[in-house]
Amino acid sequence: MSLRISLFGSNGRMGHAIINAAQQLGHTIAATVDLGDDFDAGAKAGDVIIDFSSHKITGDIIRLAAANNKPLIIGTTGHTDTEKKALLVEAAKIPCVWSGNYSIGVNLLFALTRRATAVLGADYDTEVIEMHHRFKKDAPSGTAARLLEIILEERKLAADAVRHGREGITGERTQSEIGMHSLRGGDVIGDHTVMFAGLGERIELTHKASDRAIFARGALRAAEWITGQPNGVYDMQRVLGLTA
Ligand SMILES: NC(=O)C1=CN([C@@H]2O[C@H](COP(=O)(O)OP(=O)(O)OC[C@H]3O[C@@H](n4cnc5c(N)ncnc54)[C@H](OP(=O)(O)O)[C@@H]3O)[C@@H](O)[C@H]2O)C=CC1
Ligand SMILES: O=C(O)C1=N[C@H](C(=O)O)C[C@H](O)C1
Repeated sequence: MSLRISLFGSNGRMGHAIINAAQQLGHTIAATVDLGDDFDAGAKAGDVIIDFSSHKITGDIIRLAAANNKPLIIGTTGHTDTEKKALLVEAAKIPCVWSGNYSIGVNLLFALTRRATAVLGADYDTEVIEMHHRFKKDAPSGTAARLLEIILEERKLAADAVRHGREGITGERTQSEIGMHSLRGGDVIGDHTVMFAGLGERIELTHKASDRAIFARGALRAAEWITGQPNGVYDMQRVLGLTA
């Protein structure tokens, strides 16, 4: 299948990766849209919209996709929980794939994290650690945010169980907290670890990205998959057939 793509965020690191991957896979970039460009004309140009730009314009892009009857692939991260909740309501009115990470490896990590959390439970202290390049604007990463959601769901904990870093006289660790640690530096493309520390053993699930092409190829696979799907917001695990 050959797609005509409207690409929001084309000048960025991911924008370049999508342009390269699209060329290799025989897709066409019908429009590139960045700061100062005509969003409406850009959204109209392609069969599908792919967004790797800024959390500030996700709402505008969803509205344009709806107005122009285009399916939408959202890769942008950095929304607050409240923002995302409202955006999901709007995105559900069109065919949309939304994932904080389009790599196959990380989507397997999501599944493994769910299983490990269910098996190990509260006896294993669970901490999420991520590292990204110095240019990344949001923390924790969208991938880490999804890992936390999965852990909270499995452990039946509320969002306030997440403990972002530690400092001072923190007291002993409680069983009901989930640690979250974001490292930034250099050109690291994206590392994520979920650590389960018990008494006498420790299990670490780690994914390390070494090429942004993994995200780009995944987003293009999602763009091929979404064509013809009913309205609704789907995740990458659904695209990959890991969930029904
Ligand atoms: N889901 C996934 O698998 C992945 C998600 N990401 C996410 O994708 C997003 C982009 O990452 P990355 O490419 O590294 O970022 P960059 O900063 O390199 O690129 C951002 C792009 O978005 C454009 N942009 C920024 N603000 C606006 C705006 N207000 N209106 C229009 N265009 C805008 C920039 O245009 P200009 O150059 O003109 O400023 C630039 O082209 C981030 O949220 C990141 O977390 C990244 C990797 C994988
Ligand atoms: O900004 C990035 O670079 C990345 N962002 C995504 C995230 O926030 O999880 C995915 C990937 O880790 C790279």
